[in-house]
Order: sequence, then C-alpha cells, then structure tokens
Amino acid sequence: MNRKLILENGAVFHGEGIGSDKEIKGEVVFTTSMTGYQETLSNPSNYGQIVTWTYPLAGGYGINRDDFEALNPAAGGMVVKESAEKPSNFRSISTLNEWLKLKSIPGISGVDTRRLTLLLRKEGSLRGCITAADADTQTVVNELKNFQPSCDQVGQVSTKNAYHAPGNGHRVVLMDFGAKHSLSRQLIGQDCDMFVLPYHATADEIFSYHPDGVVLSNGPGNPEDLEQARRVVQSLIGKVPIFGIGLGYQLLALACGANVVKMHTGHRGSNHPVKNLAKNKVDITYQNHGYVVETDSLQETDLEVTHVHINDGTPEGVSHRAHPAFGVQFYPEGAPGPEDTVELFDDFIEMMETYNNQNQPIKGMER
Ligand SMILES: NC(=O)CC[C@H](N)C(=O)O
Repeated sequence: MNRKLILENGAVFHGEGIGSDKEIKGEVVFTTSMTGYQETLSNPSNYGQIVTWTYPLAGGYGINRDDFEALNPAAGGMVVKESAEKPSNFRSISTLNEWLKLKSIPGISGVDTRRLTLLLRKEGSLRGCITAADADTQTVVNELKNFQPSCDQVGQVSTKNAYHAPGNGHRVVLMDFGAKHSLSRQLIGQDCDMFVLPYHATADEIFSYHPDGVVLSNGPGNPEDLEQARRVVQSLIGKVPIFGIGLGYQLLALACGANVVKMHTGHRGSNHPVKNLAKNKVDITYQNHGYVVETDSLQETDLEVTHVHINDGTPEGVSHRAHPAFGVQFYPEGAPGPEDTVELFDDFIEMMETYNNQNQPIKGMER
C-alpha cells in the first residue's frame, strides 16, 4: 500500500499506485460503465476529474491505438479495484498501467470502489486527492477544502485554431468545447464537410464558413463559465440548424433562458435509460455529466422536452418550438456504449436539408 485517496470529508482509501506517482487533486466522480476506460480517460469532458469505476476490473483488454477520444487524455486520475497487468486483446498495444505512466496520469488500485461510490452517492460530488501513503491526511483535507477546479477547462481542451476536415456532404461547423473524437468520426462518417472552430469563435466567424448546420460539442466543466459562447449560440438560433450535445446542449438551454444546475452525483456510465417522448421508446445511452438543465426553468422558454431520464426524470433532450435547434444531454454517437441513439445524426442531417431547401438563396444573390 504505497498510495492513498483522500476525500475532502476526511475519508481515506488505501491502495497501490498505478500510472504516474505525482499527486493530483480533482472532483471525484464514478462511472458505472463496465468497459470503455480508454475512452473515458481520454474524453475531454472528464478534464481534471478523478474517475472511479464501479466495475471491479480495468485494463483487461489493454490500450489500443483506435479508441482515444482526444490526442491528450484529459482525466486527472483513476481509481480502480483491480488493474489488469496482462491484457488480452488482439488490438492491445500497451497495458493500462504503462499508458497511464506515459501520459502522466496518476491512479490507485486495490480500492473498494463500490464503497467509494456509495459514499459519493450519499454525500454528493466530493473533491479528492491521490497522493503518497505517508502524506499528512489533515493537511490534504485542508487543501482540498480550498481547492477549486479551473473555470477555464474548455479553454484547455478546445482546439487552438480552426481547421477543416473535408467531406462531400453537408457543411457543418463543429464548435469545439472539448469534442470527443468519436463525434468527429460520426460526422465525417456521414460525409459532412466539417470546419472545427475554437470555443471562442464569434457568430461572424461561424457564418463566414456558410455552414448548413452547427454542432455544439460536449465539453468539461460548468456551462455557466461560457458566457461568450452562450451569447453566440443565442445569436445562431433561427439562422442556422443547431445540434447540441452534452455541454453544447446545456449551452443551447442556457441560450434559450433555462437554468443549469450542478447535480448531486451526476450521470456517468453506458447504461442510462432515456425515454424518447415522441417515439414512446426507451433507449440505453452513454452519459457523462455533472450538470443538468432544470425542468421547471424550461417552462419559460421556447424549448420543449423531447427526452427524459427514466431513473430520475431529469430532462435529457430538448427541441426548439419555432426554430431548427435541438440537443441531447447524452452522447448520441455512443462511444463507448450503446448506439441506440445514433439516428439523431440522421435527424440533424434531415433538419439541415429541410432548412436549407426552404431557405434557398435567390438567384444571383449571396446567402
Ligand atoms: N457530457 C458533457 O459534455 C458534460 C457536460 C458538463 N461538463 C457536465 O458535466 O454536465
């Protein structure tokens, strides 16, 4: 036992170090996904978070070259019951432990992660620190009480410069708030001609690419920290079809006047049931969020709820009553996780087609 996880409430979990041996502080969150540790650790929405898995084994199929969600993994740390040292998979190129070391991500194994999860469920989200076994617990607890996650998380993970991922289909501007690679993969797979813009792009910059539609990506942190982006989204509504995902959905809700609040523990995992109200059908979705759009606050807006979480009744999707704009809280591209909701991308493409057919430029005039 050479490492420990200390929580701000004074709870201590002892274990063995995996990955980097640096000390890390961050919000401790749990995921109920049984697979997908590679995607979760590299998902920019997890920026700075210490993630724990209720599933007892991580690393069983190693790390492969294909499943990264970002060039640089964003997660702060990893807490597991057991980390497999001998992965078994034809795609594996390294063990989880080696890769965590390579990417300077600290972790701890040998922790009763279900006990940890029960504690997080009871107390709500807690700040924690992975550190050496001989660190002074009280000093760390005091430090944790003053620890505040950065308000510029999106700035850390968004692309620094605009770039083009050419395709032959609809022209889509992807607003990158920390977009997962699988979101780009999905849009490219549907032959979209994609322009990826940094999170601080203005409405004029967006329109300078003459997009058929705009996708607002997932991303880390509190959407209220993105006041400029909220105003930009507000100015896009009604002028171009919009599809918001995760943080992008929350920004769409904020732009329409709804409230977003922090959840008690959040939704993280590949097994979240969501009801599609129009189709009266339940989809299993992959989710990863700690903030939620307040149901009551939607009543004052032009948004209607399209999807609801079966477990707790929170809204999971909204659609604008008057303009082509919709969004979902979960990840429709389903990576890692079920692909039940992937047809939402077809809905977006259809929305772009309908809107652009109705708004054909008059001959000889620029749009
Ligand atoms: N799924 C996401 O994009 C995460 C959104 C936001 N950072 C949250 O935690 O609620």
